[in-house]
This record gives sequence, C-alpha cells and structure tokens, in this order.
Amino acid sequence: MTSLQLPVLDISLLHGNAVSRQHFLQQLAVAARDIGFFYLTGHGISTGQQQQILQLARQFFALPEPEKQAVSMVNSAHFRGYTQVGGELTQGRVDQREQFDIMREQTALALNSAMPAWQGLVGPNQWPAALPLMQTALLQWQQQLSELSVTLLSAFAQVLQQPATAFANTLQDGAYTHMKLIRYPGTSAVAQQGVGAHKDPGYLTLVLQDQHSGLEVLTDNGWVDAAPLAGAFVVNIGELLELASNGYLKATLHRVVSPPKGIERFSCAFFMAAQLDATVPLLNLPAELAAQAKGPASDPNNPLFYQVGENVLKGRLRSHPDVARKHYAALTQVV
Ligand SMILES: NC(=[NH2+])NCCC[C@H](N)C(=O)O
Ligand SMILES: O=C(O)CCC(=O)C(=O)O
Ligand SMILES: [Fe+2]
Repeated sequence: MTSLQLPVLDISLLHGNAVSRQHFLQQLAVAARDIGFFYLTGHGISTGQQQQILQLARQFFALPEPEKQAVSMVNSAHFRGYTQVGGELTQGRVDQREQFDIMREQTALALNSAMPAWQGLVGPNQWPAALPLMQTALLQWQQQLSELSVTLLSAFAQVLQQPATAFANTLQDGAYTHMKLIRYPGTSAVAQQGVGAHKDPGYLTLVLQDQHSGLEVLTDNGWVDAAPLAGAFVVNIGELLELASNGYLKATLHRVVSPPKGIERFSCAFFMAAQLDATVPLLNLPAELAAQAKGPASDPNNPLFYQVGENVLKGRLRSHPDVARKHYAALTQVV
C-alpha cells in the first residue's frame, strides 16, 4: 500500500474543545492554502450510507440504454439528467465517463430575454422510472452533504479570520447544490481522459470514490494521486473560494485518469456554490494573510466570475455542448 499524498483532516475536532478546534482550523488553513485538496474524516456519515450511494450509481448505470436515454440531459434546459460516454467535454476534449446529474428540486422559471441566462439552471430534476427509490435517497444525500459543506464553509471563514457568518448571506436563499453519479469505464489505452484537468466553479466539492484510484491533483510537485481512503470524502476548493480570498485559497486543478481495461470506477461528486443570484464577496483579509494572497488565477480560457450564476453557467455550457446548442443557442452564437 502506498502512503497517502494528501492531508487527512478530522472534522469531529471542530466540535470538540477549544484546543482541538484550533488544531483543526490550523490544519485546514495549511491544507487549503498549500494544496487545496484534502481527505475529510469524522464527518458522521457512515460508510454504510456511502456504500448505498455507490450501489445506487452501479444500479443506475447498469440500466438498459433506453432507460438512461429517457432521462437524457439534452432534454433538460437545467442541465439535469443522464450524459452518455462521449457527451461531456473538458478543455474541448471528450471525457471517458458517463454520469447522472441532479441539483436542487425546483420549479423552472418562466424566462424572458431580459433575464440573465443563468436563471435557466433553475428547474426540476429528471428521475429514472426503473429506480423509484432513487429520488428520495439522492435528495436526502444531497441535503446531508449540503449541511456538511455549510459547516466546512464556516470553518473556512474562521481560517480567513472572518466572522463565522462571512459566507452565510450568500446562502440565505439556499445554496446552489449539484451532484453527479459517475462511472468511468476501463480502457486499454494509456492515460485516457476520464475527465480532463479542470477547476470546480463553486465554493467546495466533496467527492465520494469507490476503491479504485484515478483522481489526480496538480501540486507544486506535479500530479499526485488522491488514492481512495475508506470512509473519507475528498474535499477540494472551488473557484468561488479562490475569488473570495483573493487567491489565498486555491482552486486546484484536478483530473481523473481512466481505469485500466476490465475495471470500472464509480464516484459521486457533490458541488456546493452560493445561491445563484449572489455575488461572492471579496473578503477583507488581515495583513498577514493578505500578504500571501496572490490574486485569483487569470486564465483567458477560464475567466472567473464573482457573479455566482454566471460562473456556474460558464462551466455547464462548455461541458455540455448539446444542451448549450439546444437550450442556450442565443448565447453560444456569440463569441
Ligand atoms: N461540474 C463540474 N465540476 N464538472 C467538472 C468537469 C469538468 C467540466 N467538464 C469543465 O469543463 O469544467
Ligand atoms: O470522479 C471524481 O473522482 C472527480 C470528478 C470531478 O472532479 C468532477 O466531476 O468535477
Ligand atoms: Fe472536479
């Protein structure tokens, strides 16, 4: 067994006495600033429950093709539903994964051209008729991970020496939450793009992975393996935290390399952003932190937007060109 290359943080310390709480915040500060990725343990979600979610993923992807196509994402202006292998792009290249996306269960808004395009993200999920228990299970899971993310976010506020509520007013009307069940098929080719290198657009991401490696993180020492750690979530920082902290916290590039032939890897990724109509605050950092904040990354291929809906929609449009063409044609013609 190889040793883990990312820090392990036990969030139960946050609920302990002042010493253990301080210890957790200190570790969080270092992990978030230097790597932007870590394992989270002590979160109170049982391995049994984690296994149930991965089992649901296995059941979904094993459904006959027509059952999956019946909930195809291309039929949803809200980017919900099934995407087959080949349907998603990262950095303009095809990813070797299939996935099922849900977000908060909402009613679609009646759109008109005067409204910002990101309002199209709001809407209902699509659910497969063949798995009647899936909706309740996944919405409940989404709620649990949402609560865990809010707790983590308040810890980040403390790390940045802000009031514990610093991010709370960007979540008042409900955080933007997004969840994917993912299957990475094995390939015989070397280093296939399961998902290409990218940053996540939100505040935070929690990844539940099965027993197979594949997730990799770009560090100062090159790509390192986020090898599975039983019971843990892999947490990474998204673009909104990088923006809010003026680059003190890093949204780290990561990717998934396809498993070898004969192996399939399942994961569940949960993304949490502020409410879509929020603008992420640029926090006023104390001098010693501000001195280490290098400003957010500036990449012409990936502009970062403080306006949350705009930043989220950016990621969705470039990832799902079929949905973009069908439902956001007015936007995709411009460029
Ligand atoms: N919702 C996500 N975080 N998707 C991450 C995958 C990368 C995505 N295809 C992109 O271009 O950014
Ligand atoms: O499947 C994984 O382990 C990570 C997926 C990921 O990074 C993403 O979908 O944004
Ligand atoms: Fe990601």
